[in-house]
Amino acid sequence: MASSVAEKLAGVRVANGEGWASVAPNLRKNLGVLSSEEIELAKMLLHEGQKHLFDHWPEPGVDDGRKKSFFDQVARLNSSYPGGLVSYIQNAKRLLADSKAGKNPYDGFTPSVPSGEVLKFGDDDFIMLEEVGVREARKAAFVLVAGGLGERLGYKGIKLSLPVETTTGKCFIQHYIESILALQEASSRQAQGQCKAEIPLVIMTSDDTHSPTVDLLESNNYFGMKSTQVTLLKQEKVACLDDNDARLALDPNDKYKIQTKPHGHGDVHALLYSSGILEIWRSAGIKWVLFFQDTNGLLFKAIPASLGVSATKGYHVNSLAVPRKAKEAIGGITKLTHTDGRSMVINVEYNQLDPLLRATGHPDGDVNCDTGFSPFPGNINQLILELEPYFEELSKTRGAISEFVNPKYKGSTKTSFKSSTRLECMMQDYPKTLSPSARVGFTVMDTWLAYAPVKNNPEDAAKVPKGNPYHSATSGEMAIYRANSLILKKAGAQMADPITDVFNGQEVEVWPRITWSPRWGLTFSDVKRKVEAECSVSQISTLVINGQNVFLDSLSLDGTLIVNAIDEAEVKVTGSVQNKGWVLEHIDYKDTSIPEKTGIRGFRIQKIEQLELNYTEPGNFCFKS
Ligand SMILES: O=c1ccn([C@@H]2O[C@H](COP(=O)(O)OP(=O)(O)O[C@H]3O[C@H](CO)[C@H](O)[C@H](O)[C@H]3O)[C@@H](O)[C@H]2O)c(=O)[nH]1
Repeated sequence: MASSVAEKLAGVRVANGEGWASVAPNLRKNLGVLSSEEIELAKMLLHEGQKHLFDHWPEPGVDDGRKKSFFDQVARLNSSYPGGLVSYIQNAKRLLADSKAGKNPYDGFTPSVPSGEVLKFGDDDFIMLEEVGVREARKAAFVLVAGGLGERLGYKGIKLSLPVETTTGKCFIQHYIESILALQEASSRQAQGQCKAEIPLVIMTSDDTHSPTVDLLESNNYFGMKSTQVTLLKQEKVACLDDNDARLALDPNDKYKIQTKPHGHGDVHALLYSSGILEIWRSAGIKWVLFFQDTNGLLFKAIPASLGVSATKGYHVNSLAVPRKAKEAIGGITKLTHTDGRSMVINVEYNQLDPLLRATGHPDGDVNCDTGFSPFPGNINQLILELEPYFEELSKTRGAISEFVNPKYKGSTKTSFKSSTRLECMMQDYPKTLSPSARVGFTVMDTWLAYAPVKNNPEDAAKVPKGNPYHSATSGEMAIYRANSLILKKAGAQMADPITDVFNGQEVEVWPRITWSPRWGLTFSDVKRKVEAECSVSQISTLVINGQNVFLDSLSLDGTLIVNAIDEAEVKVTGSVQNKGWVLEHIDYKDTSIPEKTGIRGFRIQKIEQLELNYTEPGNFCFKS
């Protein structure tokens, strides 16, 4: 009888050690198709309650190639998560059970205001810290997390390719690279006699962003950086989960594939660790690792002083922050002390901070103090970590970061999900595992100087309540002009007041369109040194300074002036420059004849008239109009 033959064969397989697969008969039939490595992975999956993954598997001989590629994916998922899929599934079970039980991750913790530094742009302390920061920069490495697609912005390309501002049209990655190179050069100048530093840059990409990032860099010669200075690390997505038992979800379009979704920017720590790059940096004498995000065109104005804070305060972790209005939708940096004595300084997301305060003896929750701001500064997710303690910590954790899960339940019984979920992690949660002796602090700077991300599409930005930041391409660009104008003003120039205008439904301040290359004005001292007596700039003006040794002396500008000079040319610009200049023309993002990069700003620049000065030979020059 056929069945008894099958039973006998099964008996032989059990005797040969295949009994482990008896719970998944369709897998068991296919064992002969699989390699020993694939069989080990299959055993692990069954052991972790994943037999459903094989329920639909047909007889051997059918779809064998796809069965193998299923295991290729399992192997990738297994190797890219600290502790492998076993840890992933077990962590998921635990976090899903906590979520179902409504457990508060901050149970037992009392919040208080941590200690940190509050800087005032341009004062003596700020200038001293910038100098220290520039000196330290030669021992720094930068890490840009750029694996996110930016769904909220809705832009189809990678965000790194967007212009920071459209006066020069330089994109974010170009601006970042030029800023790092300017720091590298300034730092090497300070350390005369020692060998010239090369500041490494790591960019974390994902499947969504990797190829366009490589293309952008390669087609622009890495924007002047040596290609060997740049390392791309691609984060993998993680498996989706179908239910509270952490059963892995199959891709609805391909039953031989596990559905995956992004794990979040917290992956950067595990990737840095597993790539071995931290060890290379240690032996190269690197001391600081600076993490930053894809679209903050102001960030590098805050870097020198914040690095100076890390160095002078000996911070192992320094989070950059801006003053935050109570209940504003950015996380607050908070000290949490547990009843068992543990304590940590950490970002608490805004939707959790208010209830946590209310539950711990602050009946009004998150409210402004007499400064007009919440006492808990707003996290802008720029971290400066000291490499040695960071490496020691990661040697223990392998870069695993405290995770969370956010399932959308179907009903109040919380037994099933509306769609599959996954574990997520955030880069700023790194300090959660540190011991209380770790020196964790923060540096607060004015928002106008340090923070202007581009995250929201025009439609959503226009709905932001008045007074709250738009975080759009429009506000991101206007913030650059505002910051540069305010810096020139502080350096002594007379800057015209801004006008207000509305672009794509957002009311913004329009300042003179001032831009400079990072080589010109890396620190406030640089700007002060290069802007001499009695300069003035009218509101309609545009100024582009592209060259290290350009000096403005009693310049009166009412129109557009562009100065391009090689480093060996020392150029003094003086007198009165007047022309029709460049004007902002209103456009609508809904107009499909306009490129998306431009449309999302709500304006484009009409170049009517300008004075352009080009210095391509070494020497001393004076331009007087
Ligand atoms: O899987 C991911 C997800 C995001 N990113 C990158 O991480 C950065 C931040 O992503 P978002 O802009 O989507 O970040 P959020 O607005 O969600 O929030 C983060 O940035 C805010 C400030 O900008 C707050 O500090 C907040 O606490 C922090 O989580 C971006 O450079 C993005 O490219 C990745 O590399 N991989």
